[in-house]
Amino acid sequence: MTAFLSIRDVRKTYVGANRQRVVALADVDLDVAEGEVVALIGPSGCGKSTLLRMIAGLDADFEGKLAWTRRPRPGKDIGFVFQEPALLPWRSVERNVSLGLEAQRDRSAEGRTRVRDLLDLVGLSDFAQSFPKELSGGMRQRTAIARALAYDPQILLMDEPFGALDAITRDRLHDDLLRIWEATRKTIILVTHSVEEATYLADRVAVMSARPGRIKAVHRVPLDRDRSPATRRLPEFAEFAGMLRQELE
Ligand SMILES: Nc1ncnc2c1ncn2[C@@H]1O[C@H](COP(=O)(O)OP(=O)(O)OP(=O)(O)O)[C@@H](O)[C@H]1O
Repeated sequence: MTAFLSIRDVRKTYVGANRQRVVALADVDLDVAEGEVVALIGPSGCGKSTLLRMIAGLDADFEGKLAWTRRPRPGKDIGFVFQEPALLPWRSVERNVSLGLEAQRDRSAEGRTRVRDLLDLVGLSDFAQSFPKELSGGMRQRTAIARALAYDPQILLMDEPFGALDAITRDRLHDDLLRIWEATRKTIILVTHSVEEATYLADRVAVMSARPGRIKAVHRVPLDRDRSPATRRLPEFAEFAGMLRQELE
């Protein structure tokens, strides 16, 4: 496996307002291959979001090393999707999606075509002119995913992107994400609390230990890459998700 991103001996210490030191991450090692979907799971507070922010280049204050085959340009080559879609309420869906392009002063015809293709990909073509308040939670999150993909990032970082959605919408968005991955083959790092979500979406699952967060184990998901709702009913699915759950106990 050629590592697209190698995380080596990463350690992060926060110093709180009262000068109390919190070691959030210790000796984190992880390799991510190009085009791979890696899920990060672990108990609350184990440093998953911290690690994602470092990879995104939003936090450079840490020890250790992040090595890329092609170093992403901050704010340009990394797409970030958060739990809350954080759309601009006064902009239409289309203009929320094109936000990243505008920030890069990309007003090209290709840019505009890409926005339209992305709206199509996430099933929102008919809602391009709608405003966020007119959308369901799932549609808002689809808009956020399209926005993160608009400037064609090298990697998509997702921090509990489906955590605030109801179970049925979440399952639907899982299938949307699989379709998006099929179409774009983006490298994706996904933080989740759900062992089922990790099993359904990922090629590999990195399990983190409680604070200070370490990578306790990395498991390859023993399922075909082609996933569909029927995958969830396979005995291997339940077995793998059960094993992850046990590892988190
Ligand atoms: N800005 C900060 N200042 C001080 N401590 C922080 C800061 N951000 C995070 N921490 C601490 O670092 C640890 C890791 O936090 P982080 O949010 O990365 O965990 P997480 O695994 O994403 O948690 P959750 O699953 O609950 O979202 C926690 O103990 C948290 O209190």
